[in-house]
Amino acid sequence: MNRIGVIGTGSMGSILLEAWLTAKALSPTQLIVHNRTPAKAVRLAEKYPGLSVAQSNTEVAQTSSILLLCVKPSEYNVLLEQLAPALTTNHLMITITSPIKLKQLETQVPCPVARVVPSITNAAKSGVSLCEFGSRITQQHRQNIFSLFSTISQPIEVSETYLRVSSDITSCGPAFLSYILQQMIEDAEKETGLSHEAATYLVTHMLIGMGELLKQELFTLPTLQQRVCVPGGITGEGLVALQKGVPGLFAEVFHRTHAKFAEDQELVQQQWKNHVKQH
Ligand SMILES: NC(=O)C1=CN([C@@H]2O[C@H](COP(=O)(O)OP(=O)(O)OC[C@H]3O[C@@H](n4cnc5c(N)ncnc54)[C@H](O)[C@@H]3O)[C@@H](O)[C@H]2O)C=CC1
Ligand SMILES: O=C(O)[C@@H]1CCC=N1
Repeated sequence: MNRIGVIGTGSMGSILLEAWLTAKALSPTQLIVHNRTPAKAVRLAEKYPGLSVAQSNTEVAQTSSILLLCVKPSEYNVLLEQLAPALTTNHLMITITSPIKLKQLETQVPCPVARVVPSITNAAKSGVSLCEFGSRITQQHRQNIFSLFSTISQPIEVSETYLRVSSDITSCGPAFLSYILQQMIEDAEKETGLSHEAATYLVTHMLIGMGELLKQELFTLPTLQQRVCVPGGITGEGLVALQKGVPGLFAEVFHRTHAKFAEDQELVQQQWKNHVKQH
């Protein structure tokens, strides 16, 4: 019963699973998966011989001690019902989504629950994962979770209050920044005729180099700006344009993500209430 069961092998479930396998942190035989559309899980098993595909979520719960739930918030209702017959107090349940409150989850299941919000950067065994622990989590569970996620990320504990904004930065951030950089590429093309390929190549390597500077702690974000901005020089002129448009932009981004988060939480609450009424 030492296996890890990954439920939902969509985008994030498969990223996490493949990150552990390619890091050799886990062997395929330590994992069992189930996905609503079986073909996605079968494809993974074909790629990683030894990986088991369960016929149902009940089977996952019967054959693994850690359950990693990688489905969307609106899919929890059905999933928890499928898991119920096989759940025991000995399981450890980890949700990777932010809108499911741990307190709420604890009312639905007998086992300890935790949250680990991953990031697409974990595919490169990089970036952070955000951990939040429920009231039944012991020191041993914490250690197990940290040691599992530290093989593909830097796990950090975050309180419920700051989980959403932290996830906006670490999990949504790669999408936000790639959108901004794509605008840089498109405007370079439009304004100067530089080819899309050339602009993409330059932007990509600028970003990797910048990541290295930060990783090696040669610069911080503010000192990077200072050193690139030669007094009276060209970069400063470019920054003037950014200073007009960018301040406050992320405030709007965060307002929108927080509003959607509240909407998702409300939807889950309604679904769970209706579910109780029907039974
Ligand atoms: N994509 C990302 O970068 C990140 C996603 N997340 C969270 O991960 C969660 C999943 O996101 P994605 O993987 O992008 O979604 P997705 O839609 O690609 O994957 C969800 C998978 O769960 C399966 N599924 C649904 N109900 C099921 C059930 N009852 N039993 C078995 N499988 C079931 C679906 O068939 C699908 O393959 C979301 O809540 C999201 O907030 C968290 C951090 C980053
Ligand atoms: O877009 C989403 O809903 C999720 C949350 C964090 C990353 N992706």
